[in-house]
Amino acid sequence: MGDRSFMAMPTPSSLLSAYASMSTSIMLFRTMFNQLFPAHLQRYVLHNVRLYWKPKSSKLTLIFDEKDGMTSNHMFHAAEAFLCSKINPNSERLRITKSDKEPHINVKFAESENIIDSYEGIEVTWRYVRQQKNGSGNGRPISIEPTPYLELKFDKKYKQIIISSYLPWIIKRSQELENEKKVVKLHNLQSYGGGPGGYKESVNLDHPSTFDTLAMDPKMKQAIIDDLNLFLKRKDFYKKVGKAWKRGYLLYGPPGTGKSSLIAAMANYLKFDIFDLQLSNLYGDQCLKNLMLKTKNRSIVVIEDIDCGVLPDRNGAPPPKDRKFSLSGLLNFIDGLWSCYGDERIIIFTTNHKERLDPALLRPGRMDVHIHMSYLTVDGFETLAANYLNIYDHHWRFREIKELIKCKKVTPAEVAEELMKSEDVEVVLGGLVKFLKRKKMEDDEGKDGVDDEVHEAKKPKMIS
Ligand SMILES: Nc1ncnc2c1ncn2[C@@H]1O[C@H](COP(=O)(O)OP(=O)(O)OP(=O)(O)O)[C@@H](O)[C@H]1O
Ligand SMILES: [Mg+2]
Repeated sequence: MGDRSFMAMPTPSSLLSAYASMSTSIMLFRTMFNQLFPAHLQRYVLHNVRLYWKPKSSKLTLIFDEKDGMTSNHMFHAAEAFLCSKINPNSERLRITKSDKEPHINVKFAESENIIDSYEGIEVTWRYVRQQKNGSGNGRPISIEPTPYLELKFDKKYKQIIISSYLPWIIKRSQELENEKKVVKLHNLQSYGGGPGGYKESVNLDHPSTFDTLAMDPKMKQAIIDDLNLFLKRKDFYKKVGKAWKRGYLLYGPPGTGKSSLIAAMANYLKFDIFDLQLSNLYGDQCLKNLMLKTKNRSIVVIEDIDCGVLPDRNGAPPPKDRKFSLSGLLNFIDGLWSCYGDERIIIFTTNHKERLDPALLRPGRMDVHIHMSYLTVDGFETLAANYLNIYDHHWRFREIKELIKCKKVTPAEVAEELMKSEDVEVVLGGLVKFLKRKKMEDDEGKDGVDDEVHEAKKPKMIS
């Protein structure tokens, strides 16, 4: 029975007094809490309690800060470059940037715009954020430059695939996009007055030569392109076999067969800058090293006309002028210094006389590929006709021209010059036939047999 009194319903007055004592306790607790903890600590505790009690989201957000400490965050810039190609046509706000050195204007996406992308069927949302942060200096609040960052939001369950596959793919894509925009530069590497070496301002390489415009055997052309592609993708392979990631090409052949044009085509294809190394101005191996240290990764170092008296010849005869520059210095730079300095380098030597070069320079490992640039072929002529005359199929003169090309050695440069002599296709091709016949006659009969008309064709075009 005594238990019953324990179960009795509370009376209104007992409830009131219980409530009063509870509010007193809460007030007491608040006062103590306020006294014990400073305001910022209270905010911190409340913030974390709220975070903890927040309903769990199925989304994961990755943050890409513009800077990682003092250094710039490569992932931020790669993602930003990549997102430029994904800008929504209906965007209402865009950012515009351009640096002094860039010829183009960059259009980038701005705050409050979202970009939806899809990767292997996974939908992701990108957002560009500029957060105004406040700091304090000498006890006073100061406003700090807004720090931009990118946010990438997606379903949590795809975390692995996004981090290990989507992000590396973005880095690769951004490099490709940068490459498309890149302007290839030509740097002149030469020393002045025997000093330690310096190099002149670079210029944009405006050489229009590409693999499409090069007149050469199509199989040879494809072999060169394949070789370059293989070289580019073999970074890990080179590391594995312990070789520096570099490749040497020797281009040899008569003047006017396209050696320099091929170098320009390679640079335009790879989007690598060219460093033109002038051996004739070098005074000593140290000077060579100094110049080499000024070259960059992803570049082509070119040494033209390597046979032209700048190196001692194979019999040890010195070069014409007194230079302290030696073959071993050059070889060192290819094998020694060169191999441990820089990545993704191509070195190209050209010569009109391969037979004059020291065999040490030609052994495998130094010049990995030897390319013989030779006289014009029938296929090469078709390329020139398409480039210079816009003739892509057949012309009634072609049969005769091709026969003449087969039986007489002419360089692409000679034929290219003929093809530029008039805008009238008939006149040009007629002139080319005469030129080829004259060359053939010179061979068959010697110069005495050349008639007046041929002499006329031999003269350069005069404009007065
Ligand atoms: N294979 C080719 N395809 C297309 N054009 C060519 C080719 N070879 C030469 N030409 C034309 O002739 C010009 C001279 O050629 P290029 O300077 O490339 O020859 P080269 O082999 O480097 O000569 P050199 O040995 O004298 O340096 C080029 O600007 C180009 O117009
Ligand atoms: Mg040349």
